[in-house]
Amino acid sequence: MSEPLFDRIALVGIGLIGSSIAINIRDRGLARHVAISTRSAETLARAKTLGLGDSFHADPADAVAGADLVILSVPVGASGAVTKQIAAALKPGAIVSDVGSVKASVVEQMQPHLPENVHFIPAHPIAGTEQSGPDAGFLELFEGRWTILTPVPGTPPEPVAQLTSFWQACGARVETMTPEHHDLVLAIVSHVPHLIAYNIVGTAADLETVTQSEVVKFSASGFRDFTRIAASDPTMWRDVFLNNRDAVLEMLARFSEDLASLQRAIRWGDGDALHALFTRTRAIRRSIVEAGQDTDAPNFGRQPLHRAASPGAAGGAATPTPAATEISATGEAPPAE
Ligand SMILES: NC(=O)C1=CN([C@@H]2O[C@H](COP(=O)(O)OP(=O)(O)OC[C@H]3O[C@@H](n4cnc5c(N)ncnc54)[C@H](O)[C@@H]3O)[C@@H](O)[C@H]2O)C=CC1
Ligand SMILES: O=C(O)C(=O)Cc1ccc(O)cc1
Repeated sequence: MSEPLFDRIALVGIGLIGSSIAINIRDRGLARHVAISTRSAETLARAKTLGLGDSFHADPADAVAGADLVILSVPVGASGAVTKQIAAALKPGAIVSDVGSVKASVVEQMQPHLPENVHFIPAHPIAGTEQSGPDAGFLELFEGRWTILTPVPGTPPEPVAQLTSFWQACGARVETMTPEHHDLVLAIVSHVPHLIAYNIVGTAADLETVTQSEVVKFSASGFRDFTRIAASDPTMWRDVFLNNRDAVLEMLARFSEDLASLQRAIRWGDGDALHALFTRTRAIRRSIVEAGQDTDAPNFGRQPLHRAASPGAAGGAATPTPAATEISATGEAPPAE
């Protein structure tokens, strides 16, 4: 086996994402030592039982001491408090990163606590499931998926290259952009869709004329897909919406306008308008499938620790596909309208 990329990696937070990273480090030999810390003693004990690391620490400062790479995998609303706890123990030259689904707020929360002599490179693997906790992790989670890095201005290229190699070794494709652009893109492709799922399942649950057992019994596959997403972790998603407020509100405003025009088309029997939109959206779905980014691919909704071969796994390929290029772009925020 080749030299590990890092000597010591500290993982703070060991739920779905932290445990999937731990399994990747262990199975692919990416570090000599993995130190784990998390808030609850029960989760820490479970991580130990699962063999996710080499040392386990109640105090995150003990886990990060001497680490070359520190990754926070906690709900985004906890990023600032956790960074405050670890800041004094960080090794000079260490790379400090995270996996939060929101980036600008995480930068705002973490940066003020960090010493000047570490490299702060926030990250977001666009890969997950509706499961949470240390038992939910699996090796293939990141395979063929994008990880977005949002290094703070002035970060030297070497640590960015090192973190890029780490994520590529986990099977991910890596792209860099600004935190603000990340938050806009993710608002439309992830955050608003989750909100729509939470909302539609809530609406169905509140109906008086259709019983809950009818909703369960007759749920068509479209509705069932929404219920999967609406089963996602409540704490994590509360934090996403509270910490990406502006971008989510901007996308929701556009969504509401477009929904109103669909409402109008249905009311006035404008079949051409409905057909034209549905034709455009079908083309988008087809380009996602062609790019190998479809949600029916092996990573999505897969049971933990399932190890079937993964078609299209990139194993470090960094060439953007046409559809992915469209959404990831250059890091420039689109012009305000
Ligand atoms: N679940 C998903 O599909 C994805 C999640 N993410 C991001 O990854 C991060 C972690 O999410 P998951 O692993 O899914 O969550 P999870 O709920 O499975 O795990 C969260 C972990 O953080 C710990 N934790 C919670 N509050 C804490 C605090 N105040 N201080 C210290 N530790 C604390 C928990 O004990 C647990 O170990 C979040 O920021 C989320 O936005 C990113 C990509 C996908
Ligand atoms: O389970 C799903 O459908 C997801 O969308 C997973 C997911 C959730 C949150 C992220 O920040 C990235 C990916």
